[in-house]
Amino acid sequence: MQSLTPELRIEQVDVRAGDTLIVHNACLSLSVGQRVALLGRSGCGKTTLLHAVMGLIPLDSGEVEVRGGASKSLARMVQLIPQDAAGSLSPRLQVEALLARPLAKLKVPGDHRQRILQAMQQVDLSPSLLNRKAHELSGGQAQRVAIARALAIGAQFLLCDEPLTGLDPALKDDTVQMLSELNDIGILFVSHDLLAAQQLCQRAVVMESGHITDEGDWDHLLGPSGSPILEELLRATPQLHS
Ligand SMILES: Nc1ncnc2c1ncn2[C@@H]1O[C@H](COP(=O)(O)OP(=O)(O)OP(=O)(O)O)[C@@H](O)[C@H]1O
Repeated sequence: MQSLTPELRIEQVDVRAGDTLIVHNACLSLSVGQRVALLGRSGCGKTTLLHAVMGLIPLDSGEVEVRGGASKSLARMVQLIPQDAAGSLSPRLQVEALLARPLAKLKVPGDHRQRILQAMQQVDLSPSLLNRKAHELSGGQAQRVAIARALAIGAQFLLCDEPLTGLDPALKDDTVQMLSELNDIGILFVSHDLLAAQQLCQRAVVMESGHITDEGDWDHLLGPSGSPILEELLRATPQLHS
């Protein structure tokens, strides 16, 4: 039997806030092993789309599905790394409890301790941090714990919402490197940092006022027929990270 590469499919998605259409007819697909940047000006609807994919906001129309995934549960297969990753961790809980609780809640099979240790290794965090409380972590460490939590659950797709915000140039590079080493994961990477997006992602999708207006590889997007929005982002991106 032919094995399918798992694919996250966002099909003709509309999202409303009250009477306002925030995202209109968004179509996007992401396979395990692919890394795709979602780019656009502030307020164009990137976070809203991610939240809708996660089911945090209802879809007005359209569909989100994973085809060929290891689990039937979208909640396990697709995980959001929010803009404020540190704020998403209960400050008084130890890292081990933060990672263990969702495994129990979602009834993830297998040895949970083993899953947690493996996830910590994948994000380059020492197991000694497992005894640390969340409020005792640096911003960069907290973000890696949030990613480790998603990996321990068995996520096959990570929706990373501006994961480089607030990191110094060296940590930005480390984070891009760490994300690029996560094999067998599909990453949708929202960032205003075009250089990091180019380093990490094979292709990008451009959003404008709630619409996806362009997509393709970097040669296309930064070429003469590419989106002018990328030129703006390029001008705003520091040329050197370190
Ligand atoms: N619950 C809501 N009610 C009304 N308007 C909303 C709501 N949520 C988001 N919006 C509006 O929808 C638009 C898209 O917001 P969103 O946060 O998705 O943009 P973004 O592209 O992620 O921006 P940024 O890059 O600054 O994070 C904005 O104009 C925002 O004010």
